[in-house]
Amino acid sequence: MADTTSMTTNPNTHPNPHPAATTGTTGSAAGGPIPTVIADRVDIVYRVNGTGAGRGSATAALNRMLRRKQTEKASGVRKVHAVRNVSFTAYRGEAIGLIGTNGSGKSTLLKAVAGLLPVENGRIYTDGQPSLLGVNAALMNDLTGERNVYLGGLAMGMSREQIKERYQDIVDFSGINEKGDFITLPMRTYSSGMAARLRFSIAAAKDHDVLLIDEALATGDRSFQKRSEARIRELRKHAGTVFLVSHSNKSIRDTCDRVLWLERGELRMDGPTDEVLKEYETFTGGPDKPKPKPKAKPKPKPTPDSAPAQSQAPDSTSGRTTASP
Ligand SMILES: Nc1ncnc2c1ncn2[C@@H]1O[C@H](COP(=O)(O)OP(=O)(O)OP(=O)(O)O)[C@@H](O)[C@H]1O
Repeated sequence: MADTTSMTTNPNTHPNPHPAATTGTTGSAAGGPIPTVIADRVDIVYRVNGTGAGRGSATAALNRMLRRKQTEKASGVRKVHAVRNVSFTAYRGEAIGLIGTNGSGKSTLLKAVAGLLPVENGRIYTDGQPSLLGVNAALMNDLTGERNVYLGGLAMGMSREQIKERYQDIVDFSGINEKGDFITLPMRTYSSGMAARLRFSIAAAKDHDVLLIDEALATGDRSFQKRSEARIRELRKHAGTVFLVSHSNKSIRDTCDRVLWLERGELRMDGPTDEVLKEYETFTGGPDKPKPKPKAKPKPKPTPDSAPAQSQAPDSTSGRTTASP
C-alpha cells in the first residue's frame, strides 16, 4: 500500500507526471511553476467491518479474527472504492476548488492529501506541510474558545508567543465576541456556524504551504464568508496552495481559479473555474441560486358563498410546534 510522500526539494526527482492536467495561474519561481501537490493515479479504498452476519457483536469480531485467512467478503469486510485513479498537479499560488455531488470522494481525497488516509494505489507527493481544516477539525468542545485558540495554534506548530501575538486578531476575525464574551465559554455552547468560524480563524492565522479547507465557508454568514475569501486570496499571495471543498458554486467562483470535479470517485474535469462549473451546473441541473422565497398566495376574495368554507380551513398556526418554556 502506498502512502503520502513528501517531495524532495528537487522537483526533477519527481517530475510532474501529468503536466497537461494543470491550468490556471500558478505561482512561479525563476524556473517556472512550483508543484506543491502531485497526485499520481490515486486509489483510495475504505474497508468497512461488520457487514456480515452477527455484525457488531463481540462473537462476530472474534470470528473475524479467527477466520483471518478467509476472503474479506466472507469475513464481513466490505470495500468502498471512494477515489479512483485520480491524477493532478497543484502549484504554488493556486486556489483549487474541489466539487462533486454527495459521496463523490472530495473529503476523502482531501484527507489523503493531508496524509490522514493511506492510498491503496498510486502516490501523493506533497511539498511542505499540508494542513486540513475541516468543519470537524479536532478542537475540544469542553474547552473554552480561548483555550482552543491555543490548542489549535500549537497543533499547527505555532509557538505560544506567536499565538499570544495573534490571539486578538484570531478572535476579531472569527467575530465570536461580536455578540458577547463567547470566547471565554466552552465551545460546546457555540452554534455550528460560530464553531466553524473559530476553526477557520485559527487555521487562517498561519501561512500554510498547503491549506485544505473542507466546507468551512459554508457554515459562516455572508460577511464572514467574505472575510474568509479575502483571507484565502492573501494565503495564496504568500505562495501557498489552497484547496477548497464546497457545495457553494459561488464560494468556488469567488475564491478559486481552478476546479477539480470528482464524480463517483473519478476525476471528471480539471480546468479553469468557469469552464468546469459550467459543465457541472449543466450536470446538476443549474447554478446554485438562492431559493426564491415562496410567493404569498393571493387570498381569495371572500364572497358570501365561500365564507362558510373558509372558516372550515385549517388556520395558519396549525401544525406549528411551540417550544415549551
Ligand atoms: N469512513 C468511511 N468508511 C467507509 N466509507 C466511507 C467513509 N467515509 C466516506 N466513505 C464513502 O466514500 C465515498 C466518498 O465519500 P466522501 O465523504 O469523500 O464524499 P464527498 O464528496 O466529500 O461527499 P459530501 O459532498 O457528501 O461531503 C462515499 O461513498 C462514502 O460513503
